[in-house]
Amino acid sequence: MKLVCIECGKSISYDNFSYYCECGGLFDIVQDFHNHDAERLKRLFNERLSERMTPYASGVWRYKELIFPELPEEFIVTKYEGNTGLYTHQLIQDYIGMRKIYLKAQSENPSGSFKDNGMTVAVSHGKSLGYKKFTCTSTGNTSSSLAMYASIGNSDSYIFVPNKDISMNKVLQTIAYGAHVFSIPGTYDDGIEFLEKYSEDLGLYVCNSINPFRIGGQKSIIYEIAQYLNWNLPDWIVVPGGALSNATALGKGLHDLFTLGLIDKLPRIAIIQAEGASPFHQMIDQKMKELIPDGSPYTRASALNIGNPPSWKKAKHALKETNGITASVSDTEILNAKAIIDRSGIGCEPASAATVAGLRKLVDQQKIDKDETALCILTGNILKDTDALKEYHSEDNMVATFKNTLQATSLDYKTIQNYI
Ligand SMILES: Cc1ncc(COP(=O)(O)O)c(C=O)c1O
Ligand SMILES: N[C@@H](CCOP(=O)(O)O)C(=O)O
Repeated sequence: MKLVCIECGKSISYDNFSYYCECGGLFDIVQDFHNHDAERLKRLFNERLSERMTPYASGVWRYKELIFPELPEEFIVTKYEGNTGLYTHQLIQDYIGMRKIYLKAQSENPSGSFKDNGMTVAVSHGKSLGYKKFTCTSTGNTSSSLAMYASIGNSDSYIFVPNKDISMNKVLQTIAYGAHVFSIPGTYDDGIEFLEKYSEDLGLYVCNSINPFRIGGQKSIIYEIAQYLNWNLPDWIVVPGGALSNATALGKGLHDLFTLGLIDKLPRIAIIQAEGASPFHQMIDQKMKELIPDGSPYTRASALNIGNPPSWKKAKHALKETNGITASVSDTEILNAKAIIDRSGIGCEPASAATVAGLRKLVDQQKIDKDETALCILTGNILKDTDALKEYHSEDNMVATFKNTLQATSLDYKTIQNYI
């Protein structure tokens, strides 16, 4: 395994760690898989499904050979992340207008979001380098995840969160896990800029998506989906786009699976952004060469409130390699899709619902055929933003069919029977 700059191609060793090359390009992990045999890997990954209380019980470390083979086991900080549910639901299929849709509930991860798949690897790598202080800037999920792993690994976390437009549930979760939290006047983008400048001098190991080990861990999401589906992936993988770590990771994971012969066809990736924070979609849609950062992003799906996604070049590469597409959706479309996902019993936070909203739009626009198959990555848990639930389910907003909060005037058999 080595780190290679995506701009100038310079390579460095993974233990001589850096996020950016001197030329300003981000580093990417490059691995040599030529000694692997697909059938042997499948057997190994299947055997590990019965592991309990070893690192290989984790839905990330099950694939250690493809993620971080060099890491000595003693450094692994895990909470048996991954192993999340894969669902289908008629309500969602009808809403989108496709016959077969899968939902991968990364919301079931230990800290409630997909970040855990990447964070276990980043924190383990940091520990192997001797770091005891970890940091990130965050709209709340990266921070909850980092705070949890730092505490499990007996380390400290220092976290920078915007002082507005984020979910208090996530900040409280971060604080409760024991992080040192700085509430900052600015957005995620300002926080990243600060950490790019000062983290090294402050002796902090950065766990945001500029860290290629975070991305490396998130590749496991697509490995796990492929394994659960017996190495036959759907036609489309649909993912919400903010900082673009997940789109990048899924693209890399798909590349690995295809190169290794574990799958014989590459699915296409669809990246869905919220209209109010969609610089990547705008770049692709308007066929621009470079991304133009949005200085004041805003969407109610606060996890997507990112105007200058650090990984946009990596995500562009993933999109090209998978012949992918992008779309943007309004907050109303996101919240209505979320209501359907919640009603199906699966549930998610607003950002995740951009996938279902976007897929519906792409099917309406006939950019995706209704007879194709698709999988939406549900990135965060329904309880991550309880204000969003309160706002949506207030009397005025309630979708008629969901009026299920009944005001029983009296608690007796006859009154209740009337409702049932
Ligand atoms: C719940 C949730 N969904 C989606 C995203 C966007 O993912 P990415 O930043 O990898 O594009 C985030 C934050 O990044 C998130 O917290
Ligand atoms: N929504 C994210 C934004 C941070 O992105 P990252 O991938 O750079 O950590 C969050 O949860 O903070």
